Amino acid sequence: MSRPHILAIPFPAQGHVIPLLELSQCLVKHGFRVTFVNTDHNHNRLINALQESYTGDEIHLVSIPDGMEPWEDRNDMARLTEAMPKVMPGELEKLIEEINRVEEEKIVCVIADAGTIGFSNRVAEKMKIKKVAFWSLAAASLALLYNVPKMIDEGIIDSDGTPIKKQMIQLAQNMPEIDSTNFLWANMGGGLAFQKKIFHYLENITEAVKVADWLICNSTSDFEPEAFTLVPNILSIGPLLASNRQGNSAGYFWQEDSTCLKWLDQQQPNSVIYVAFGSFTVIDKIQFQELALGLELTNRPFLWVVRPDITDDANEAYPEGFQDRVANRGKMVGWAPQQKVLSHPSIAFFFSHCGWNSTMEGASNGLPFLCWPYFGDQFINESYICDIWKVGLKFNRDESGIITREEIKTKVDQVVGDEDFKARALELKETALKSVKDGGLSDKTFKKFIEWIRS
Ligand SMILES: O=c1ccn([C@@H]2O[C@H](COP(=O)(O)OP(=O)(O)O[C@H]3O[C@H](CO)[C@@H](O)[C@H](O)[C@H]3O)[C@@H](O)[C@H]2O)c(=O)[nH]1
Repeated sequence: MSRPHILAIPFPAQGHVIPLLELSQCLVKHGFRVTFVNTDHNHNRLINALQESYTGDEIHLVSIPDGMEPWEDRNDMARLTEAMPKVMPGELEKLIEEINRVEEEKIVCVIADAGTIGFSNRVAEKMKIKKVAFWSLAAASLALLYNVPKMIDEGIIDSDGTPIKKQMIQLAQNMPEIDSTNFLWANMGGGLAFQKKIFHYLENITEAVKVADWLICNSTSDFEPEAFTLVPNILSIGPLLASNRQGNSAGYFWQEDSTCLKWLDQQQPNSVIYVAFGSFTVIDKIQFQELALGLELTNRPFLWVVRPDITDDANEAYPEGFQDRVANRGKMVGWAPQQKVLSHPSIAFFFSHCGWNSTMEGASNGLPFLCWPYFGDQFINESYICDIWKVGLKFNRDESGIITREEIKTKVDQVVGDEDFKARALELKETALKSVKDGGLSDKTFKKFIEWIRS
């Protein structure tokens, strides 16, 4: 029998590829066919890192160019977001035409991450197929973007998104209070010109998600109900986790080191600090060393993801003798199977940068947090964790902007020593499970969504 064929196109970054691939796996499980379009650069990384455990072979992984030269830095968001719309729409159109020419199962719908929705919408409209926007951050982040025109009117930001002054903004009661200098486009570093580019890119995204046929969000309104009321037509579909379909998470750019799972098996229940800062965070050498010494000072077991690019020359950056001193209770890996790690009984809490995927993964596993946000939406997510859900703690920085080893030890002891964090985290886990189980909010949306694609 012919299956409805969907084309899924993520924004080319790790934290966007993983959840959209997860959604794709769910669609395949429900009888759809999915062609998943990475950029050439990410496609190669993903294929190189693929493990035998990958169960998503039903998904056809293909790739198109991103418009950048091979040697250019894909972490340069301003450059990437400038290059993509020049080349990717034409390539996408060609790809769909080619699939429709040779395949019996024609493309009926494009699901595009919000970061690619602008040009994906145009291609889908031209080809008269359904168009869906996939929002991979908290709904609150989109609510903030919807509020931009009002903030310009009220003189909170100028028309390039630059905050006029530092002030706290709260969009609704029970939502995070956000420091204007931490708006998602305003805290990325890179200078004013960079910030303006990102701001206008985000403005375009906000307009584009409004014209998609559906706007689905990898969150649940059970987590952030007020935010969902501020964004018209947005629907919960998350948390999209591999455990919901008893599968493995896929789409990694780095090869996972699964030896950490065996190592976790040897640790006491509820004892290990899991330290991971997602795919993008970069830490300077001084802060990296302070973090290492902080973990040492806690005297507790820890599993720390030290991505090869987290700091300049990560292997050389450890404080002298550190690796020997912590060898009996600390494990460092380049990339962990995070979703499996977080569900392991020996994990006590999650020391996280608060990327939205990590936030939902920790919350869905009933874990308290220590929050070390780096940029973008991570400050909003930190505020959900610490101020709204009250399942974690923030760090204070010293006068030079460093989080000291003593501060790390103090906060680790606090989060472990206060059972209320764990109790509230377990409630949050129930909330997450309620959303995705049969008849829950996100489950219902998903079922309606697949009916609509089939219609
Ligand atoms: O060792 C690791 C580290 C991470 N992960 C996975 O990688 C993803 C990381 O995503 P996220 O926690 O959201 O962090 P980033 O990679 O930083 O994600 C980017 O994309 C997110 C979603 O749009 C944003 O919320 C973040 O701010 C942005 O930096 C998660 O699924 C993790 O499970 C692993 O599997 N192993």
